[in-house]
Amino acid sequence: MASCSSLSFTPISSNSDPQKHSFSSLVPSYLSHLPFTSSHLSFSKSSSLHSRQTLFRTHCRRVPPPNGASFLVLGCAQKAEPLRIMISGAPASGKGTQCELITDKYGLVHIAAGDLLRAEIAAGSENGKQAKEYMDKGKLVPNEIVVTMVKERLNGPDSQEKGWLLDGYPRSSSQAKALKEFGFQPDLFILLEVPEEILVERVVGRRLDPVTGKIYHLKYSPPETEEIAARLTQRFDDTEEKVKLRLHTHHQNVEAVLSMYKDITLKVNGSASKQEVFGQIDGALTQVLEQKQGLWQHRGTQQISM
Ligand SMILES: Nc1ncnc2c1ncn2[C@@H]1O[C@H](COP(=O)(O)OP(=O)(O)O)[C@@H](O)[C@H]1O
Repeated sequence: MASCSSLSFTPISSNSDPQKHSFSSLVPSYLSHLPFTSSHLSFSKSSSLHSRQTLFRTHCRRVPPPNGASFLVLGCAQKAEPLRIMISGAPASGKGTQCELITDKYGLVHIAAGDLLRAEIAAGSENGKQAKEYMDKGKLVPNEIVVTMVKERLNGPDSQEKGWLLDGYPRSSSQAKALKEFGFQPDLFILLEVPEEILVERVVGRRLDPVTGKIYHLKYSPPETEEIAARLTQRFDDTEEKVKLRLHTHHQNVEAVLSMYKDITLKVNGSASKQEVFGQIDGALTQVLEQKQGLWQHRGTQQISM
C-alpha cells in the first residue's frame, strides 16, 4: 500500500470543523478504497499541504459530494514503492563495485549473500561453520542457511522503506522460487557478463583493506601507500583453484535463474569501464523508477475519480 505522508481535507460547503471528525466519519466509504490508510492521514484546519517524504505527485481535485458534505482534496502526495533490484554475475564480475555506485545514488539497502555468510563465519556461529565447508569448495551453501538469512534482511524495516539491492542471490532456481513464495519480486535483474580469463585475473589479484573495507587489485587498482599495501588481506576463496570451482558453480546455475527473470533482465558487458557499466545500469534504473512513478499516478488518478 502506498503511503500518503499527509492529506488535508477542507470542508467547502459544510459548517463542520474537520478536526472534530474522525477519519471514518469525515471520509466514509467513498474514499475508503484510496491507496492509503487513516493512519497515514492528517486533518488540518488550514488548507496547507504537508509533505515530509520524497514525493512523486500531488493532487488538487474536488471530490463529488456523496452525502451532502463536499470536500476539496487539497493534496495527497503518494510515495511510489521503492526500487527492488537483483544483481548477478560470476565471481569478480564487478558486482561489489556497481553495488556501491547504485546504493550511493539510489539509497537502496545492499544485501550481499556472500557478506552475510562471511559475517556468520566471522561470528563463529554454527551456520558459519557449515557454510565455510561449502564456500571452501566453491559450492553453494545449502538453502536452509541462506534463504532464511536473506529473507530476514529483506524483511528488515530499512529494506522495506528504502528498497533493496540483492547481490549474489538467488543463485539457483530453488532460491528464486523461495523468494517468490515469500512475496519478493524484483523490478530489475541485472546480469554482469565478463569473459572467464578476465575474471580469473581479477580474482587472483583482488585484495581487501580490512581497515577501510576498500577493494584493491594488485595490478589494476593498487594500494595508494606502502602502509595500506602491508595490511591488505585476500579472501580465503580468492585463489585460482577456488575461483575455477566457483565459476563452474556459477555456470551450472545462472541459466536456470535467468529463465525466472527473463522479462526483467538487463545484461551488461561487465568488462567495460566501471563508469560505462554504471551508465547502463543507471539508465535502466531511471526508467524503472519512471515506470513505477507513472503506475502510481495512474492508480491514484483512477481511484480518486471513482
Ligand atoms: N545465494 C547463495 N547461495 C548459496 N551460497 C552462496 C550464495 N551467495 C554466496 N554463497 C557462497 O558464498 C561464496 C562467496 O560468494 P560471494 O561473496 O558472492 O562471491 P562470488 O560471487 O565472487 O563467488 C560463494 O562461492 C558461495 O559458496
